[in-house]
Amino acid sequence: MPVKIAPSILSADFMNLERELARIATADLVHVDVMDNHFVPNLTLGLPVVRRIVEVSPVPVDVHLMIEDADRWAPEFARAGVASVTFHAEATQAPVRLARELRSLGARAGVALRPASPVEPFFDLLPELDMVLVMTVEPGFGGQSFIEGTLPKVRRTRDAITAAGTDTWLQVDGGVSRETIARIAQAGADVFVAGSAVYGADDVAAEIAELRSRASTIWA
Ligand SMILES: O=C(CO)[C@H](O)[C@H](O)COP(=O)(O)O
Ligand SMILES: [Fe+2]
Repeated sequence: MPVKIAPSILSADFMNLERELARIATADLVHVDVMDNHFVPNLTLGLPVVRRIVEVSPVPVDVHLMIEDADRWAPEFARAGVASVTFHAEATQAPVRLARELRSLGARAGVALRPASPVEPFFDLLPELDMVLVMTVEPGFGGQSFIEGTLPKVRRTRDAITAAGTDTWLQVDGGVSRETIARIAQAGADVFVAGSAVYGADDVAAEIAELRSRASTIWA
């Protein structure tokens, strides 16, 4: 089954991260948003915290870098032992060189695109990528509403992955909820980041199961 649910700890209680990670043990990945207050107008956490998250997380760690100079910093996150490192296309000079470096360090390599950034330049490069992240809100904050106009880009990306025949995951991030997830799965996404929907729920495990079920119905 291709569907993966990746709760974002951006909406977790940062004072109790170990407990918050334990609450999402039934998820497929934990999504960690790294922001530098330059690439986006928000500041979250960095390498020392990510290293500890890798040590205590019950599920593989999926890092989403919203930082400038990804070429300098992304490999450090791979060295920290995360499962995947996703850098923004807008923040790298050399996406293929960076993706190859991340893979050589044992991480999956992902490229992320702001809502207004075109995905087409990456279609011929899919064999170099383990994941494409189509942002469905402007990066920087959790709890924003889903941008419907990003769905055609998700569909075009799925079609390109199918045509290329690669095992590239297609992640969406921003405004994923019970209300939106089926439409997003219909457009071809297979990895779903959800921050406020998961951590804002009374029963976190039930919410993860519900999101997975709604997306899986489409993929079945
Ligand atoms: O990268 C992000 C914001 O830039 C977060 O991963 C994303 O916003 C998750 O939050 P929510 O599910 O509440 O929209
Ligand atoms: Fe994210």
